Amino acid sequence: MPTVHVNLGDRSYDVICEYGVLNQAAELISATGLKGKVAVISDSNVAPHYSDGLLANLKTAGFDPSLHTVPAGEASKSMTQVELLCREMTQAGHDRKSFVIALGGGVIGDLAGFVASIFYRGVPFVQIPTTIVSLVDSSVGGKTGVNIAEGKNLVGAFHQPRLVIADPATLATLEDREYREGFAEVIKHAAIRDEAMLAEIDKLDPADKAPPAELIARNIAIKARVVEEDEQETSGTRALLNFGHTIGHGIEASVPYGELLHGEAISLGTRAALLLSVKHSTLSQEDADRILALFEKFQLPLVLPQHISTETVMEKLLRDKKFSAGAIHFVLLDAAGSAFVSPDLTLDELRDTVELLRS
Ligand SMILES: NC(=O)c1ccc[n+]([C@@H]2O[C@H](COP(=O)([O-])OP(=O)(O)OC[C@H]3O[C@@H](n4cnc5c(N)ncnc54)[C@H](O)[C@@H]3O)[C@@H](O)[C@H]2O)c1
Ligand SMILES: O=C(O)C(=O)C[C@@H](O)[C@H](O)[C@H](O)COP(=O)(O)O
Ligand SMILES: [Zn+2]
Repeated sequence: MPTVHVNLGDRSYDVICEYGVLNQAAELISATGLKGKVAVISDSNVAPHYSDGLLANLKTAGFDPSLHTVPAGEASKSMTQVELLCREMTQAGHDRKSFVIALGGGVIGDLAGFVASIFYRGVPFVQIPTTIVSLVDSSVGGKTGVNIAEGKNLVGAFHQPRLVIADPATLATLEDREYREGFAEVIKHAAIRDEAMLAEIDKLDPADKAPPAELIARNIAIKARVVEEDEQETSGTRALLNFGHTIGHGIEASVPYGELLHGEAISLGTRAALLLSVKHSTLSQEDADRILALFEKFQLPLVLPQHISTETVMEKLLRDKKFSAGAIHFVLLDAAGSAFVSPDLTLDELRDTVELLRS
């Protein structure tokens, strides 16, 4: 089966990426050694499509599953939902021998992964991603967590999944906007590590929700290799996956969670990072334009909505985890396919760049 292996010593796991693989979920999970009681965490959009089939499959294979559904959307990535889920799971009889399955997009993966990291001081979990963002990005790498009013992902834990079952067939039921937003992360991976992949992304049809599994798997592998180099973002390599995210997260947290989808905010943040890369590094205007054209192809926003104030974005982005001891670490491109962390930008330069996003 087409597999991306994530090599992290005793926390290693496989990402199995193939059309239809969801139907073999129970068999694949059994093969990891997981058994018994399992809490399947999903959301109100995803569960109606996929939970019946998954639960039946799990029961047939001898698992004892319970389903826990939260309202769809970014607002559910909250401490309130963490507590509600932990209470529901306890009431359903789960304990430290249980495990968790995250069935959904990045919101569910981050939320359920965080619940798994703390429930009974930590239980294993399996990711079953159902959006582009979660297939290529959030299901891999073990960053789990929730948002608080002060900023994105500010409460969380590193907790690697035991297995990722990545079935691109699930994309068929996504709404158009939710399908397209995910390409912000697909483009990001190519922009930081694989220049040649930009041309392949350009060949995709944004209206056809059946991208080649092989391209998805190669995009996943970009993330896997970065995570292998720097699992907990300590050496700086993993920070490269944050390309477009410093200003992007600032923008996402400046409006009620969910008003802008993650990929939409990252599209705006990437335009800012490209402007800064041309000005402060060696990225050519031609390459910046080539990357921006991909965001346009997927109809992702590149102009900051007027009701979002620059000062609010600045206030939120100051909470970015890449800022330490007052120093700004900002991811730039020096060429298409090559990123680095710059320690040289000032807050005024970031503020001016947010302003440039207004037209
Ligand atoms: N942990 C990480 O490394 C990482 C990486 C990237 C993004 N993220 C996080 O992921 C989140 C965004 O994830 P997302 O873009 O997948 O959003 P999401 O999980 O909210 O999904 C988007 C929408 O699509 C619906 N949906 C999901 N799958 C569906 C399907 N197959 N059919 C029909 N509807 C479906 C959801 O209910 C939701 O309404 C953000 O919170 C972001 O911070 C985390
Ligand atoms: O996995 C990573 O590392 C990333 O940076 C991937 C990002 O796409 C993702 O949005 C992540 O959640 C951001 O992490 P954060 O630590 O900046 O909150
Ligand atoms: Zn992201």
